[in-house]
Amino acid sequence: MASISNLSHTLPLRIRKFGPSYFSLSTLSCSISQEDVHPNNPNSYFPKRGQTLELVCESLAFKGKGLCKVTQTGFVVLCDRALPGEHFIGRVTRKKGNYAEVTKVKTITPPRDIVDAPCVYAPYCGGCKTQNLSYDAQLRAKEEQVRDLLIHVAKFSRDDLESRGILKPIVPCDIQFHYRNKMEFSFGPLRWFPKESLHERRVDAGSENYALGLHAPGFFDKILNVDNCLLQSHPANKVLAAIQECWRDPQLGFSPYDVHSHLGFLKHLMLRTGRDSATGLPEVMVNFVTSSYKPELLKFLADKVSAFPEVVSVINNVNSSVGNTSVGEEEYTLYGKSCITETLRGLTFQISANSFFQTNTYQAEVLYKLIEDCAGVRGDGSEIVLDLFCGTGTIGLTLARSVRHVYGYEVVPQAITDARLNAKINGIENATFVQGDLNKIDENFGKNFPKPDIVISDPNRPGMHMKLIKFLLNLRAPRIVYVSCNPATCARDLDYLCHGVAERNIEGCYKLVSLHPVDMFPHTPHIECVCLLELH
Ligand SMILES: C[S@@+](CC[C@H](N)C(=O)[O-])C[C@H]1O[C@@H](n2cnc3c(N)ncnc32)[C@H](O)[C@@H]1O
Repeated sequence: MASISNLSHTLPLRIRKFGPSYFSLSTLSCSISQEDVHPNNPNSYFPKRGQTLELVCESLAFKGKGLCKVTQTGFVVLCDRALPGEHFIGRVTRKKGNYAEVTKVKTITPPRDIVDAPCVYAPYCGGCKTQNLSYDAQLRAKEEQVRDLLIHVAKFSRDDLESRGILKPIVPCDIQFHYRNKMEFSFGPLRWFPKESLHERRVDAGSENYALGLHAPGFFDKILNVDNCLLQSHPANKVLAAIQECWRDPQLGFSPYDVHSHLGFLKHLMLRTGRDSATGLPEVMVNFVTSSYKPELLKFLADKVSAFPEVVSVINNVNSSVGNTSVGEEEYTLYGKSCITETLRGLTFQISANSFFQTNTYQAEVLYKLIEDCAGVRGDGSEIVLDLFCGTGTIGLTLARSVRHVYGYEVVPQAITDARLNAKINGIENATFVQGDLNKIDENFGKNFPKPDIVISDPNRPGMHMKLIKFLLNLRAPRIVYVSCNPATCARDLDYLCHGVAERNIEGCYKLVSLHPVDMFPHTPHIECVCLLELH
C-alpha cells in the first residue's frame, strides 16, 4: 500500500472547492498583459500554455508542489520541485480549473533553507522531493499546509486554532533516513535517464540497459535504476545491492517485465524489514513478483539473498495479469518463513508479503501513543471502541488491553484474517474484526455492536464517505479520534463533523479539541494528522 512508487497520490479533493482564497499567500511577482485576462471577466486571469512567468515560491502544497501566486490576480500556480523562497522562471504546462501548473525553467534566486541532499537520486526520484530542504523548513511547510486547510476547508478561524490551542505543533520524526520498513522496486527493460545524463545511455548496452529501481515521477513505464535507497533499512540495501550486482548477467536468463509488450519475467522486488520479537534483530522478507511461476529460474536469486543472515523469508508472488501490481494470484515461499514479525506498542504483529503495516515503525510508535492519549481510555475495562478502517487491527489491538471490547471494520479480507491472527498471537480475546465496505454501509450498520464510547477512524486518502459521516453524526459517540494521511480530506470531514453539511440539511455535533500533525515520512509531502473530536 505504501510503496515508494505510489507515494505521489492524486488529489482527492476538488481543488475548485478551495479556490484561490485557499492559498493564503502574499502576492508574488509576475507581469500580466491585457491578453491574459479573460474577455468576459476582467477580473479573471488565465496564463496561456507555454507562457513563461517569473514567480516566487511561498510554500508547499499537496504533493509537495511549490505554491506561487500571480501578482494582482492572486491566480495560483503550482510548480513541482520549487521550494519556499525560490525565485524562478516557470513555463505553464497545464491549466486546471482555477490554477495552473508550471515547470521550472530557471532558478533566479535559490530557495531559503536549502541543504545538500545526501541521496544521489534525490533530484529525479519521485520519493524524496524535499530532501534538499532543511528538515526544520520541511516541518514548517507541513504545519502551514495543515493550518491553511483547517482555515479554508474545515472553516475554523485562525483565532480558534491558535487561542484555543487546537492546532498542535507538528510531531517531528527523529529518524529522517532509513525509516521505511517496506520498499517496492520495479524491473524494466530500459533504464530511464534524466535529461542531463542522457549521454550515459548506450543503445548497444543490451541487458546493461535493464532497470531495477523506482518510477520516474509521473511515468508508469520509466524506471530510474537505484542501487541504494536512503529511506529503506541497511539490511534491505544490502539485499538490493546483491541483486543489482548479478541479475543482468545474460547467462542467468532473467528478463524484466515490459509494461508495453507484457513480456518478461521479473516484475517487482519488494523488501520488507521487521524485527524478531524475541531478539529484536532485523528480519528481512524478499518478495519477487514475477509474471509466471518458474522456481528453478528464481533459485539463483533466492539462494543469493538467503545467504544474508537477516533474510528470513523469500517469497514469490506470481502475477500473470497485465496489471502491474505486486499482489499475486498465487504466493509461494521459496525460503524460510511466509511472514516476518514486528513489534509495536509491546505487541507482536505478523507481516505477510501483502499485508498492510505502518511503513515507518519507529514513528508508528509515536503515532499510536498519540492516538492512545487522544482516545483517553479510562483504563477500567468498561469502554467499547469502534475501530473503523482497522487494517490488520494494530490500533484497536493496542487499545484492547484496557477496554471492554474492540470492534474493527475493514474492506480487505486478508487484512481481517491478519487482524484476527494478530489478536490470537497476542492473546487478545476482546476484539472482533469484521470485513465490510464502509463506503456501502446501510441502516443495519451499527446493529452488530454496542454503542461505542470511542470511535477510531483511520481512512485511506479519500477520507470518509458521506454515508459514514451521517452514521457517525447519528451515532453520537462521545469521542472520535480521526487519524488521517491526507490533510485535505481530513479538513473536509472535520468540517462535516463539526459544522454539518448545509446542502444536505445535516447538522454537525462535534467540537474539534485538538489536531496533531505528525511527520511520518521526512523528505516526502506526506502528512499524518491525529484529531480529537468530542461531542458537543
Ligand atoms: C490508512 S489504512 C489504516 C490501517 C490501520 N488503521 C493501521 O493503522 O494499520 C486504511 C485502511 O482502510 C481500508 N479501507 C479502505 N477503504 C475502505 C472501505 N471502503 N471500507 C473499509 N475499509 C477500507 C484499507 O484497506 C486500509 O487497511
